[in-house]
Amino acid sequence: ALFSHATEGPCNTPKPGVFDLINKAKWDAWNALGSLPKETARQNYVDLVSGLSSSSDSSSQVKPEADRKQPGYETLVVTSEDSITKIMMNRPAKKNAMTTQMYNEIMLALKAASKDDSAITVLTGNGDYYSSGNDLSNFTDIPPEGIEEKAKSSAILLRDFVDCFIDFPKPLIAVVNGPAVGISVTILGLFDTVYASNRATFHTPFSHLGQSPEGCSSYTFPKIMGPAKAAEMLIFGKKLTAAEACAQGLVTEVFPDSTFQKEVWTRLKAYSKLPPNAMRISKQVIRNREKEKLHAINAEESRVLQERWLSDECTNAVMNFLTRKAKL
Ligand SMILES: CCCCCC/C=C/C(=O)SCCNC(=O)CCNC(=O)[C@H](O)C(C)(C)COP(=O)(O)OP(=O)(O)OC[C@H]1O[C@@H](n2cnc3c(N)ncnc32)[C@H](O)[C@@H]1OP(=O)(O)O
Repeated sequence: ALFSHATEGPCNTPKPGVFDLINKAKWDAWNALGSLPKETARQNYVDLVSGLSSSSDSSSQVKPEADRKQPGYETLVVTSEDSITKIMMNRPAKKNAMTTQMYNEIMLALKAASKDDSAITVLTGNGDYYSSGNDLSNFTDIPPEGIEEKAKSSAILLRDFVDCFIDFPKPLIAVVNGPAVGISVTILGLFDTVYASNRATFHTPFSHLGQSPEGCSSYTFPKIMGPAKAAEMLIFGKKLTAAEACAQGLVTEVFPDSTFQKEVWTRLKAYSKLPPNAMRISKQVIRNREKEKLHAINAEESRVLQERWLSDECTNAVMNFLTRKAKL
């Protein structure tokens, strides 16, 4: 309005029709300036635009991530911005290996995100890895009741952890910034979208570790990629490149690592502006009929793993890693 008034003087064009909403709003604003002198309109316009540019230049308006970080997490950085809650695994020196504390904190963060006012939720990793999976030193923390008790409590933790992903009500997106191993791969079948850097790899070396599949992957992987390809991953531990994982349907889209963060977050910010209730309800329609089955599969996989953790095959594999004799 001020620009039109400064250049053309008081409003002098016919009023646009009632359905021409944008031009009508512009016309109303211009007309409201009445017979304001052109020079005053020019000065007001300059003042307004200068004010806009100085406020957008001021970096003090943008809170640094440290200030936006939600308190109470030691193994994660959790932030909420642009209707997106981002849960970032934050043990980069340990390749984001998942400790008992991290499993518990991810469950807490998911429960909070399911109730906050964000539209979508993202899980990602800090540093060069997405996650190297279960922290194998979890197995060294044996309680006085013995190893059976440890296997039992681990199976309960695993089951609760995977249940949180099965039940998560909003769109859940994995931003796989680098290699992913073990449980960080298997739960991807419970996400709605998986974006991967072309540096990411997908590795489920359960037989090498004397273990068996979890995260409902014994059901979701054959469904996603067919039984033959799923067996190569889950039984023989074949490591997939991001391109292979995308071709087999586990990954939604692969991006060059150099532009990964920029491209993915631009896309996610656009998605987060979609009507949140419609997205939640669409997810329910897509996922709900499978929920009961997934809970039963999770319970069964956890029960089988509880036994595996007590096997010599598993004990030897974990000892070999912890004594630096073996790596994947
Ligand atoms: C409640 C329990 C639920 C359990 C659910 C069942 C889950 C199953 C799985 O997730 S199976 C997968 C388990 N993961 C692994 O076997 C990976 C083991 N790690 C490796 O083989 C390698 O570290 C690597 C290939 C991931 C990376 O190799 P490299 O690039 O050479 O780095 P480093 O080995 O030097 O790693 C740096 C630092 O991190 C420690 N670390 C990495 N991953 C793990 C891990 N999974 N558990 C424990 N520690 C890990 C590594 O030891 C190094 O530590 P250091 O600097 O030496 O102190």
